[in-house]
Amino acid sequence: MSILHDLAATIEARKGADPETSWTAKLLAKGPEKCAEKFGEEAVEAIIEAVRGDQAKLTAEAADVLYHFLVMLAARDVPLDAVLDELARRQGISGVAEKAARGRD
Ligand SMILES: N=c1c2ncn([C@@H]3O[C@H](COP(=O)(O)OP(=O)(O)OP(=O)(O)O)[C@@H](O)[C@H]3O)c2ncn1[C@@H]1O[C@H](COP(=O)(O)O)[C@@H](O)[C@H]1O
Repeated sequence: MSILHDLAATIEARKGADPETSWTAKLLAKGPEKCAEKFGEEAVEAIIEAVRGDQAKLTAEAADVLYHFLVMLAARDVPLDAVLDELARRQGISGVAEKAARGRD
């Protein structure tokens, strides 16, 4: 299992855990909208570091993004493997060709 799978399993196990002792449980207890909002905040923080060009800070923010991404998925019961399957389905399909097939520029 990858670290992402391990983390997704930990997050899943936190559903119903004590919000006093688990940040994940605390976040999940606030509902999927809050989880999505938190993901957005972390994404913006990563964007800021990407624009600044600080690699160490971008690395840390990217880890926050991935964690909060997995929490957001868990809050809506979307398995990580469903996302990975979608990526696998797209493998070998050029993004340029895919966009052209949708008729957009
Ligand atoms: N990867 C993470 C992880 N990344 C970030 N965070 C937490 O996410 C929180 C959000 O960061 P912020 O800077 O926004 O924190 P904040 O300023 O206190 O948040 P606000 O209340 O101000 O919105 C922090 O409290 C971080 O500790 C994480 N919390 C947990 N994990 C993983 O999840 C596992 C389970 O954690 P618990 O659910 O806490 O047991 C851990 O073992 C880790 O592997």
